[in-house]
Amino acid sequence: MDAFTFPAHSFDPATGEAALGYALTGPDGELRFTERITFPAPETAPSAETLATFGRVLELLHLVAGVSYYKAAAPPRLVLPAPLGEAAVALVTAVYTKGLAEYAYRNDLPYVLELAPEVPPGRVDAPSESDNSDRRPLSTVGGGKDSIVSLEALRRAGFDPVPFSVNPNHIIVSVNEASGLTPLAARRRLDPALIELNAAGARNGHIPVTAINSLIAVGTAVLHGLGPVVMSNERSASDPNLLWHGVEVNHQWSKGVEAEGLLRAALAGHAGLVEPYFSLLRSLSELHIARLFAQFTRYDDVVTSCNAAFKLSDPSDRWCGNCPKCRFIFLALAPFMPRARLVQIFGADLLADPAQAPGYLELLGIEAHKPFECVGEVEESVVALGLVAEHPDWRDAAVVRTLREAVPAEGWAAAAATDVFTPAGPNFVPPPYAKALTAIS
Ligand SMILES: CC(=O)N[C@H]1[C@@H](OP(=O)(O)OP(=O)(O)OC[C@H]2O[C@@H](n3ccc(=O)[nH]c3=O)[C@H](O)[C@@H]2O)O[C@H](CO)[C@@H](O)[C@@H]1O[C@H](C)C(=O)N[C@@H](C)C(=O)N[C@@H](CCC(=O)O)C(=O)O
Ligand SMILES: Nc1ncnc2c1ncn2[C@@H]1O[C@H](COP(=O)(O)OP(=O)(O)OP(=O)(O)O)[C@@H](O)[C@H]1O
Repeated sequence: MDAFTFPAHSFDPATGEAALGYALTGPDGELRFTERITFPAPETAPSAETLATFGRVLELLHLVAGVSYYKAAAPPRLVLPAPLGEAAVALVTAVYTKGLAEYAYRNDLPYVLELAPEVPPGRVDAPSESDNSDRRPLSTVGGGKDSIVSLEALRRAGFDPVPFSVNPNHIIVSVNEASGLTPLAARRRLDPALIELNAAGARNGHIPVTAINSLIAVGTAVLHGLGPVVMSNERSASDPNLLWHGVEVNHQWSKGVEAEGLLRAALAGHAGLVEPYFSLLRSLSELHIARLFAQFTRYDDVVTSCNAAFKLSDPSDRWCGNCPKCRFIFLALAPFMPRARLVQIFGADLLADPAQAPGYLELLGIEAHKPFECVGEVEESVVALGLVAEHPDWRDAAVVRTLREAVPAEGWAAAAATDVFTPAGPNFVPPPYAKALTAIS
């Protein structure tokens, strides 16, 4: 295949269904795909103005959601369907290069890091401005601790958030039930042909899924006349896993602050949205969020952060108990809750199981690079280890004893020099929302 194109997209306001068309083309023919997204129907039919703004968001979503199909062949040409403004081109370029950097690294396709979209010449009409920043926020729910912290912070600060998820599974449904809030949901269906191609051995790998979920959330907020989309992406999501060909490879790129800035700029420039999207937890470390989460007990029976529970086929019921994310979150929560509570949440005691020690050595930066997973920084793991090593519930746990000996003096020193509980770094939290974090601190 030598080119990836975007033949067409459409939206039916009567059903809420958007159809996003893609094609991989080459000398031997063409492979066509259609992804379908069903947006939740608003109670009253949207105005023509709202539909026009929504249409602009959908144009961005069409371009961004193409990564799933592009990656099946990774052709050298990315051919956009229509002229596009600077901010939107910057977003699309970054999504297909930085967002696919882990995929490029694992498949050894360095040219993907330099992909430049071909943009047809022409002017794009300026969008009309739309400012819904004072309306109820749409707060995304992924089933894990971070979005629960945001939901509770918003609620405590009086923002009356609307929970929102794409393809909510039983975990997300249970988290929403535990919150007592009435959620909205969108359905996203990948083209089954992609799964068939995967089974036939097509190229595969990680994609920047948060960028896709974010645009579906923004489209939903626009259709429903709601305010900003509130994400729960933390500070450490911006940190790369490794450098390759001089480029940062970050598994969590589309959760990072650079992606957040690009998305906001593209939504302003292309769709005229004034305050569309921000991450409430951006300045916090994972460990800090874990400490905040520990104060809420009503989600204990349902909260699940493990990615294995969110696979489309054959998902685990809750925590798999044997992946980097499970290990990291167990360690991050351990200093802040009684051992019995944490073991009940996970259904296992990871720090009592010597088989978990090698995985923890990776998280502590002692072996290999930071895993390609949604885990905190090495310093956060070392700080958490230091805290549990002093904690009467945990200090004698087998894995804690092993790890305490394994961390070198420089590791402890580096962790001591990092204040993981002081908010830091750039963020886009609008001033009225700043009080939401102080409300739960
Ligand atoms: C749940 C998971 O981790 N999935 C990744 C896994 O996919 P797998 O084959 O094991 O199962 P499925 O998720 O059921 O996917 C089946 C195939 O479908 C394709 N696909 C899926 C979703 C999508 O949005 N686009 C797709 O093309 C893909 O070909 C799947 O094979 O391995 C895949 C290959 O490495 C990953 O692409 C799957 O990742 C999902 C897109 C996913 O939702 N992952 C999130 C849990 C995730 O990685 N989140 C990151 C945030 C990253 C970001 O920048 O947004 C995180 O939590 O750190
Ligand atoms: N299915 C989904 N629909 C909409 N938003 C989602 C979905 N899954 C995750 N998100 C959002 O994407 C962001 C990153 O997800 P992530 O999995 O890191 O967060 P989480 O589930 O809240 O917490 P944890 O880090 O503990 O898993 C969060 O803002 C989350 O709400």
